[in-house]
Amino acid sequence: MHQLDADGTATAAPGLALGTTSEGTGHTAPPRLGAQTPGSPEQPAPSRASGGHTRSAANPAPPRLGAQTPGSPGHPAPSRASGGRRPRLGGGLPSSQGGGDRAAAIDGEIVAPGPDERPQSRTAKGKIWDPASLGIEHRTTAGTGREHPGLARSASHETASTGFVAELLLSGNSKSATKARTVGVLALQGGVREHAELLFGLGARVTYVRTAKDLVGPDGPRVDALVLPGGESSTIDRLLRIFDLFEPLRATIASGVPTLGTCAGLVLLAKTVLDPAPGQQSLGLLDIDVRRNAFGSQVDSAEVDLDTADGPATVAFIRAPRVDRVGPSVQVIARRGEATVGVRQGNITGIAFHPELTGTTLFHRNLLGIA
Ligand SMILES: NC(=O)CC[C@H](N)C(=O)O
Repeated sequence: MHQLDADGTATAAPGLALGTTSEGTGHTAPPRLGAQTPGSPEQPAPSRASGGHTRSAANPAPPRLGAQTPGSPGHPAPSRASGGRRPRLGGGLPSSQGGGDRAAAIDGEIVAPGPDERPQSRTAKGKIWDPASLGIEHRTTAGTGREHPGLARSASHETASTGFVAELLLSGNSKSATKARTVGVLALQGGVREHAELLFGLGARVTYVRTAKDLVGPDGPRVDALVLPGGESSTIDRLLRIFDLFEPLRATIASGVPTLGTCAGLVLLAKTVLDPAPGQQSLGLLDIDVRRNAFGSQVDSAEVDLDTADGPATVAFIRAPRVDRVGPSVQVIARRGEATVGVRQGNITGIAFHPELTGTTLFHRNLLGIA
């Protein structure tokens, strides 16, 4: 079981995973906040980053690993939030990635999954994989008759975030890593849990970053790597400043801590946001200009196969940004059609899409140095 320290730190017993929803576990809710041509000539296009294939009726998707059957023994029925109509696809980790031999604690309850099961909660609130935290809606792709994998109806587009100081340590699968790396997942708003679970499956330790104290200790950074998740970049930006985390986060990434930003995380990392929300700031660490929501609104969400510089990847685009300018030291690692959707500059990788929602581990493995 897990223990709560005096300062509210929750520490998992070895081999056990502590899970929370992105909304936190009984903690005080935060204030609600209101919410060019890619590949310039001087930027060599990556040899393997090309195109992007969206699911269509003519090209139906193959069966996905990790697909779950709702209501089957050991698998939870879909939450009411997902409409209860379909298996949730794409969120699962193959058991070879470590999903099968761990236990999970949700809201203080430990549940030991079976060999091919993902950790899960007996509580409605505590399901681990919760796309609702991203404001992701459940829908059917127009014309294809195929529902978007991993997309679930959400009543709220702004869930998540807690104002409490806490550290959640997930002790990774020791089989899959010789020395567990500690990855800080920025946990102010958005799809936090999905990254945590993927990283856990890869053998990483995961710490949720909500304050500067979570990020930096007296001896420097407390994390070996960072993930800035998707969500709503303007909201995350405001929360970063409200919680005095903006500058510490910027300094930590600037110091060279390997960082992966997905979707809103990419927007946060950008030097310039071409269409910011009123007052929106960014960390300015990636020499790129981004345009938010460049692929349309929520209803235009799509699962796409990309051939990236890091390898083939099936990913989800959800209100995704596009990179409209890359600086001279920025490598393009992924394109969707003509649009630049993945970049790398030194230790910083920014991707416009969500690999964590489709169980694609490529970019997280790269972050951990095990790709
Ligand atoms: N899925 C996402 O992270 C969406 C990002 C959102 N469009 C933003 O500007 O932050």
